[in-house]
Amino acid sequence: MTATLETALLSTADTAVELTAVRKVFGHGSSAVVALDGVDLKVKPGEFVCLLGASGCGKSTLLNIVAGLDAATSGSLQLNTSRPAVMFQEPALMPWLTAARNVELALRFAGVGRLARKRRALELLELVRLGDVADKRPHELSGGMRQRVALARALASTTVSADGAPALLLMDEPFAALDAITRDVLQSELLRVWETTNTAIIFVTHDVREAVRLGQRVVLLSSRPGRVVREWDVKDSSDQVLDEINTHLREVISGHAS
Ligand SMILES: Nc1ncnc2c1ncn2[C@@H]1O[C@H](COP(=O)(O)OP(=O)(O)OP(=O)(O)O)[C@@H](O)[C@H]1O
Repeated sequence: MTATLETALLSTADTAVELTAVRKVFGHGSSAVVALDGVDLKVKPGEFVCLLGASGCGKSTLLNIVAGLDAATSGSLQLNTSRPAVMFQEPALMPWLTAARNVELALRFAGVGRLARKRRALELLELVRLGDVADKRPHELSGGMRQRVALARALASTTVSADGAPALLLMDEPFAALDAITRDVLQSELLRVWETTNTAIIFVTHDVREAVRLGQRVVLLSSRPGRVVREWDVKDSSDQVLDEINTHLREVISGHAS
C-alpha cells in the first residue's frame, strides 16, 4: 500500500495541528488491523486537548503519527509547530546521568551550546520544582520526580526548537503508572506548567476525570478503528459533563456510538 501522508507547514497561525481523513492500517491481507479510519482533528496553538477512548482504539497510534514516530497509511497531517516532544508512561531517563544532564541531553541534540543548555536545564527543572535535586540520578528520585524530569526534558526539546512556532507536547498516559496522590499533584503541576509555557498539548488518557480536569477540550475516539465521535468544550466543566462523557465512553466501549 502506498502511503499518501503529506506533512506540511500550515500557513494559518490559528492551527497548530491538523489531521484530515487519517487512516492507519497495520499489516496486510487477512491479518491487517485498521487502527484508525477517517480521523479529523484540529488543535490550536497553546490548546490543551485530551484524547479519550477505550483500550486499543488507536490513541497511541494517533499520537505516534503526530509525533512523526509512525506514518499514516493515508490522509494528511499538517503541523505549524516546533518539533513535537513526546512523553510516555515510563520516563525513560538515562540512569547514569543526573536529572540536569538528562534535560541537557535534549538541548544538546537540539544544538544548544554548553553554557546555554546548563542554564536552560536548571530553569526547566525549577519550573517543575526540581531545582534542588538537579544533581541526583534517576534511582535517587521518586517515580513522580522522575516523571517531572521527563516533563522538563520534553519541554526542553519542544521549546528550544520553537523558533517562533508554537510548541507542541504529546503525552501518552504519562501519569498512569503513578499512585493516585502523586498523579493528582502532577496533574496540577502540568496545568501550571502549561499556563506558564503556552505549549499546545495532546494528552492521551482513558480516565474521564483526568481528561476533564486537564483539557480545555475532550475528544472521544470510537472503538477500533478509531475516529472522532464527539468533542466537549470542558473549560468550565461540571459533574453533568463528566457524566455525559462517561455515558458516551461506555457506549463506544460497547460499540453503540453514533
Ligand atoms: N505495530 C503494530 N502492529 C500491529 N498492530 C498494531 C501495532 N500498533 C498498534 N497496533 C494495533 O492497533 C490498535 C490500536 O493500538 P493503540 O496502541 O494505538 O491503541 P490505544 O488506544 O493506545 O490502546 P491503549 O489505551 O490500550 O494503550 C490495536 O488493536 C493494536 O493492537
